[in-house]
Amino acid sequence: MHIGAGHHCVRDLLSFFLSFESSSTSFESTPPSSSSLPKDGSNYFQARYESLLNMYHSHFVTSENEKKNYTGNLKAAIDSFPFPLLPLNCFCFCFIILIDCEHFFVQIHFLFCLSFLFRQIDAFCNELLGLSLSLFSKEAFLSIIISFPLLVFNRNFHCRYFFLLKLPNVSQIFVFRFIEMDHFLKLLPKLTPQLRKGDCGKIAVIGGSLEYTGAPYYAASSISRLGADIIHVFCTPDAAPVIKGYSPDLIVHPGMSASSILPKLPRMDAIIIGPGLGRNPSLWPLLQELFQYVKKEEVPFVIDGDGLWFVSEHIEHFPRQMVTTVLTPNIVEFSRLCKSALGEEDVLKIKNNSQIQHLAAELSRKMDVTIYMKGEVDLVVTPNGEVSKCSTDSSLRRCGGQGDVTAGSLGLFLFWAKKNPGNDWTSAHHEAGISSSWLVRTAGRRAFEKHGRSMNTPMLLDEIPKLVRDVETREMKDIVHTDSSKH
Ligand SMILES: NC(=O)C1=CN([C@@H]2O[C@H](COP(=O)(O)OP(=O)(O)OC[C@H]3O[C@@H](n4cnc5c(N)ncnc54)[C@H](O)[C@@H]3O)[C@@H](O)[C@H]2O)[C@@H](O)CC1
Ligand SMILES: Nc1ncnc2c1ncn2[C@@H]1O[C@H](COP(=O)(O)OP(=O)(O)OP(=O)(O)O)[C@@H](O)[C@H]1O
Repeated sequence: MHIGAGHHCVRDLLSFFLSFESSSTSFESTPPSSSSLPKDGSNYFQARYESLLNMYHSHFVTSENEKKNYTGNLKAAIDSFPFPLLPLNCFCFCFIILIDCEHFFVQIHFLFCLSFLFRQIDAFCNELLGLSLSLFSKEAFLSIIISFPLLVFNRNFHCRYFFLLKLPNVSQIFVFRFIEMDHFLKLLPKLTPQLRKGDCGKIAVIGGSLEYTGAPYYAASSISRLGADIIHVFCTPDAAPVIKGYSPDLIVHPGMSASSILPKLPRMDAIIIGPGLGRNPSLWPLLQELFQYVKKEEVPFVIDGDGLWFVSEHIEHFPRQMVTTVLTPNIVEFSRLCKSALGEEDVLKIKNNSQIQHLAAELSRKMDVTIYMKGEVDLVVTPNGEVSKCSTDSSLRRCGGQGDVTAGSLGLFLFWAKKNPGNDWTSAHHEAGISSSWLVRTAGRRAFEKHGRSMNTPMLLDEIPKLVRDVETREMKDIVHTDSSKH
């Protein structure tokens, strides 16, 4: 089959790529220049197709059987693919444009993110097959003009990336993007008959006081709904019966002394301190002992809410090399930390996101700890300067308690992420952070869509089971909008 510059319909193209499936030609990692591009395009397209399929296999398909199924299903789906009769809003194109300046050669890489089609193939619209098509600039820009409004304005699109890149190897970009969309699913542990009680997580939430009983409950409840086995809440004696009354699921320990809490911690897989903790100065010795324990034992550790207030107040005593620890400030808590650690005044007046990101990176470096900064865009910043951003659509309500869900879920995700072989603490922090952000934002958005301004945190929590189920059964339509970069 001859592939001309943009004159073939998508169906023909897909068939064309598939017809090379059994061939053994190896992938050339750099795109050809205009002069080396074969006249009929066959070798180039064949190599591109194979590389993309291989990438797909190595990142999403683990067994040979799955591989066969995937390819078989793909073929069947393509045979019945009704393009161009399919209504345009059933799919979206994602373009990656690669400009090879030397030869003024423009390639357009189409990603067919066909939620409609791909739900049939693998029932998970995050799983994309990238197809490449080389065009010359005239057709390229024509395609952009047609597709850009669809990408930007149609809310049904599940993928809205639009890149203009000058990069030598587009395949790396594909891999990078696909992996990031899949964090949440990757972290969920497989449920097998061999599991014992506790294998999916024994998590401690330290917080809860007379004034604040909701916060530790929200954190603990999110952990429970995500699938941890045992959740312990350590709180003041007057808060204990109230928290217990919210849910028989939680094991509630009254008493906030180090001597009563620390002996119970060796059984815990992750610890979250701060939601609803209160600011009683008598709690500081507990925090100090806890920091030492966490540092020595390398337990996943999240500091949120009033825990961050204590850190700001005693910044000179916050230990270094807390490699397992993530601080989860909102903007007010962040400004307090910046003031005490960096001497920065007036952080609350900063409206520019990149300035906030810059400060978060500085804070992370100075305190030698990971910062998960909550806001319009969530940032995960590690001391080595790596930044992950998550801007998945979220609720428009800023009701109290959403950050407690972030803290709780993050603690559990840290435990799961670190259990994944090959993850060091830095990558575990990024993976867990993105997953937690995605969870809170997506559950919040769903709750907001149902309840509007009456939405509150219990409603967000109620969305979690369905969300987890949707991801697991691969019926999920929401895509994570994330980005990672070196700062
Ligand atoms: N139902 C509950 O029990 C809840 C208890 N919470 C707990 O309450 C304690 C104190 O937290 P606060 O946040 O009130 O204390 P802060 O001292 O951090 O906040 C003080 C003020 O800053 C404002 N503020 C807070 N977050 C903001 C944001 N993201 N953007 C702009 N302004 C913001 C608030 O309106 C508040 O008036 C914490 O332990 C926290 O965990 C909260 O988590 C909310 C829910
Ligand atoms: N302006 C915003 N736009 C979109 N999402 C936001 C915005 N601010 C916060 N969020 C989302 O809400 C989550 C909770 O952030 P928030 O700032 O409310 O935390 P918090 O103040 O610590 O909460 P809490 O009330 O539990 O103490 C964040 O992880 C983020 O994803």
